Amino acid sequence: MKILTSSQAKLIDKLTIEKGIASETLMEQAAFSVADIAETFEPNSILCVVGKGNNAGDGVAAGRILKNKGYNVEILIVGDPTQGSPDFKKQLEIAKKFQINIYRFDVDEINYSQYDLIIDGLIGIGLTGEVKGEVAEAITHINSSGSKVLSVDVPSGISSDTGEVLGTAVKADQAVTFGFLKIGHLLYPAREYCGEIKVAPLSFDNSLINSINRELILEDTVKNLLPNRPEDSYKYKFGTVLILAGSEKYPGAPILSAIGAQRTGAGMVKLITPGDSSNVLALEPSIIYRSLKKEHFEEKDVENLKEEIEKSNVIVLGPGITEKAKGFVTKLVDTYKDDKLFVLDADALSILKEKDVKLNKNFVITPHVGELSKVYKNLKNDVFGLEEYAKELRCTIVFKSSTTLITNGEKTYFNITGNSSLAKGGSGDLLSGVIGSYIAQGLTTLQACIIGSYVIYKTARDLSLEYTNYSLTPKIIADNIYKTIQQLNS
Ligand SMILES: NC(=O)C1=CN([C@@H]2O[C@H](COP(=O)(O)OP(=O)(O)OC[C@H]3O[C@@H](n4cnc5c(N)ncnc54)[C@H](OP(=O)(O)O)[C@@H]3O)[C@@H](O)[C@H]2O)[C@@H](O)CC1
Ligand SMILES: Nc1ncnc2c1ncn2[C@@H]1O[C@H](COP(=O)(O)OP(=O)(O)O)[C@@H](O)[C@H]1O
Ligand SMILES: [K+]
Repeated sequence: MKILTSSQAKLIDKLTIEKGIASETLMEQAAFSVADIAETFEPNSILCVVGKGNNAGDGVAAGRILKNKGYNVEILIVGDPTQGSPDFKKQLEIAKKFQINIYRFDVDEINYSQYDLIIDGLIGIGLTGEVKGEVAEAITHINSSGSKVLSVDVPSGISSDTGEVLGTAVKADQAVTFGFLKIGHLLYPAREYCGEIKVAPLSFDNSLINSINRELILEDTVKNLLPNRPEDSYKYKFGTVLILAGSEKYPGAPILSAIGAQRTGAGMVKLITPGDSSNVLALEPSIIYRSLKKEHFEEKDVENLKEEIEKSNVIVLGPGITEKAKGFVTKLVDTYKDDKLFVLDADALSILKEKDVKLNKNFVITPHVGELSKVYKNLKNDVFGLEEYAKELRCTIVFKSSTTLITNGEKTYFNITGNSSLAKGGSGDLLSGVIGSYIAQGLTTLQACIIGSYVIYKTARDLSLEYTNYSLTPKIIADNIYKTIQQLNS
């Protein structure tokens, strides 16, 4: 499922209209979908609260369709309708002929609570700047009405490019958007304001769609990424993952990375750690384990580990290493950056602060929001900034959050499969091992991040039905990864 910016959505609108599909036709289609979904609320009375742009045009047209079907519908206009868009004004003239009561926010007193359903057609993708004045007041009334709310396109007040609330925003039970998702539907806080999101088809011109470089990860995106596993094969065909992780302080993190790599198909998983993570062998004896028996990795260990490093295909570096391993990370990356594939997580990300070290396409970095803020800046709602950063680093970034963004600067994937069961220490450690495993099995770094994140998040989502988001742990997720792989393999 492709994801658009507001300007891409407007361009697709424009191209469609230029090819001869009238804007009225598109608006009628949009309104029909809004009306269809409105009916699922089984309302007796409906209030369409509209502004004066085309989002309002959709809202008025949907109101008229519902009125014509026999529902009790009224319209409230916020703003001066004489200043409205041509399509909105046209819809208003039509609505009048269907004997709908039309109120004005600045003139009429409205009891918002008397309606079962409010259709929010105040502002859609045309939002510019913070919502203030009458529109802000109307939003407050909608939110305190206690009525069900269906937003047209995006909840009014939500930026469709960043998912931020600009001033104030409508809290919807459902949002119906047209043709494609917008970035704003998929990021927090907007995800909480949208409620359930429906995508209704419109007769859009699809000729641009292949050039749209943002996409939502769904099962279909991932299914054909499962690496081939020919019967006539042997372990080295599926790659060697070397996990350089842990410290005396954090012996658990490397265990989760190693198990993640082992349970997703890597041919060989080697874990080398400074501390004592020997419990890994009780959990999974097939992992090759060695302890350096010290507090943390040191720069000289790069030389000591030469043989293991050179025999590996991909190195997962960082989980639990602590900041004290900085010299080791810098030396390792500097020495092998052109010859080995890397997944850099946790404290290995401190490398990003080093001006002299340049990453390249061999690298995946997996920062969470806090880690990226520490080494670069806060990009939580800035997809464009993240894409620029990936281009600058020339690597693939897995930006871990409640919505995880994966980008190499050219293509960006949104992962909304996870849930708050993952908001626990160790989930990221597990993920880094899984990504390493898929790289070892021959996927591109971008592909490995897409399937790796999906496999962990989907397993977590499914399991949390039984375990709850409170009690599910990364280890239980690791033990059940096979269930998601089974689904992908069927
Ligand atoms: N072809 C079609 O007809 C199709 C149309 N579609 C629909 O059109 C929608 C886009 O319509 P659009 O471009 O007219 O913009 P829209 O979202 O109505 O916003 C503009 C209005 O908002 C106002 N406004 C803006 N910022 C504000 C603020 N901060 N605070 C207060 N007010 C603010 C702005 O006021 P102004 O700044 O002009 O005074 C203006 O009145 C799209 O979301 C979808 O629903 C689709 O169904 C596809 C087919
Ligand atoms: N509320 C949430 N919804 C969905 N996914 C989440 C949520 N909170 C955390 N996650 C995911 O869980 C993982 C946590 O990673 P991280 O914080 O690095 O853990 P750790 O370093 O302790 O192993 C990330 O992949 C993140 O995207
Ligand atoms: K809206």
